[in-house]
Amino acid sequence: MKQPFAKALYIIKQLKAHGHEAYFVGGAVRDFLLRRPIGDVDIATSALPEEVMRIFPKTIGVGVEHGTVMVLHEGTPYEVTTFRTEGKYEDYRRPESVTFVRSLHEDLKRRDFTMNAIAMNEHGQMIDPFAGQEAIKRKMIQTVGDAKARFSEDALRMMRALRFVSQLGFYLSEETKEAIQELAPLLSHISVERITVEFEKLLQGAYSQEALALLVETNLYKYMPGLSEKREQLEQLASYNWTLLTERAEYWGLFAYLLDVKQTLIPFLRLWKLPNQLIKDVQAILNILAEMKQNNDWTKEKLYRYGLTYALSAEKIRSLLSGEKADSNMAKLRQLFASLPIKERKELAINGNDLMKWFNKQGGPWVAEMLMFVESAVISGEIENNAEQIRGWLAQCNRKLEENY
Ligand SMILES: Nc1ccn([C@@H]2O[C@H](COP(=O)(O)OP(=O)(O)OP(=O)(O)O)[C@@H](O)[C@H]2O)c(=O)n1
Ligand SMILES: [Mg+2]
Repeated sequence: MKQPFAKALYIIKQLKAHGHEAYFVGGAVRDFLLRRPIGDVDIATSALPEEVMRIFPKTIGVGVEHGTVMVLHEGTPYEVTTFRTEGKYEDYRRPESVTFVRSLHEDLKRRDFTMNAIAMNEHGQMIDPFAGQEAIKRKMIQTVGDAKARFSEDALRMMRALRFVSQLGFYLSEETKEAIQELAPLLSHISVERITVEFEKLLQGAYSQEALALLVETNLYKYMPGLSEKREQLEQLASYNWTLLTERAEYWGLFAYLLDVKQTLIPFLRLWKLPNQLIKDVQAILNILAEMKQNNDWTKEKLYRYGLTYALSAEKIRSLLSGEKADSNMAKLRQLFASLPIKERKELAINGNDLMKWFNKQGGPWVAEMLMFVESAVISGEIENNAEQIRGWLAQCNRKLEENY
């Protein structure tokens, strides 16, 4: 058996040795069948959480109420979850309590999509009662059983469906799509945090253009943070090649830019409960984009002030918006940055203390102003980054100033 399953096989074998059933399940089996990189390996078992905790020496009861125990094996954590049905659903969210069941089939039946309801045993054989492998071959996202029932159980599954479209390049089955169109309003019962996680994965997928179009077509957008009035802008999103982007701040930057939320950028990003640092990064990138609308020539001074990281992100987005080649524009920017005599303030040969000493004056706003002045001269190449030369140059500037008075 291939990695990462080979390593996790020990857990299945231990559970079986103790008389329980155990299988690989979920996204790892799906991605294995798709020959995609495999993420976390999850295991489903007939053993109850207490039983799992008794068998393995290193466990954490992360979600015992939901039947999940984290088992640590050779440094890797595995989620081992007892076969369950999700019991009663309230509020269209995942349930507070679950009911444990003794059969794998019952467990697979409560899962969201047929491609996610395949189990693999310790010999690599597939247990696939809902024809998930066939769905994978046909690139179809199809709920297990009644679509409306699955989405009513957990409305986030509608976002997951579109996220899988984006990641896998699959299609929604007719029934699945119609159920989303009908039940989209249920998404308002789901916490923003969970929506944001799925939406970020959607933006980052290789087929995000298709998924973004579906967001509008299914009406899901109406129940997502700050989007209900943005239909027209959202329709534009699908026409850009998002796959050029790599950083979170770039995805959110392009998203906010195209949605035209400049005036209310911070409240908009806060609606999605994004971390403060990310919000700052997006703001910095959008400020550069706004400035480049007036003047899109890069100067050494501008590049130094913005910093290479933000400048590259903004340039990438600008190129993508204007249909220019991002790679060559970014390479030019990197070259320009390499030619800067100093890359940041701390590389300047002098600091505020030097200025106070030389001019025999106490600190104040003048220090920061003069440092900026010196920095600009160093960056433009007017003077060398050398303390004595800077001192001489400043004295000369001072004399000129005095002569002019
Ligand atoms: N709302 C949900 C979330 C998960 N699942 C089931 O739990 C499995 C594991 O969930 P999760 O790790 O969240 O998703 P994956 O499908 O594994 O996707 P990823 O590769 O992104 O982890 C899924 O495959 C699916 O069988 C579900 O039925 N309904
Ligand atoms: Mg997973």
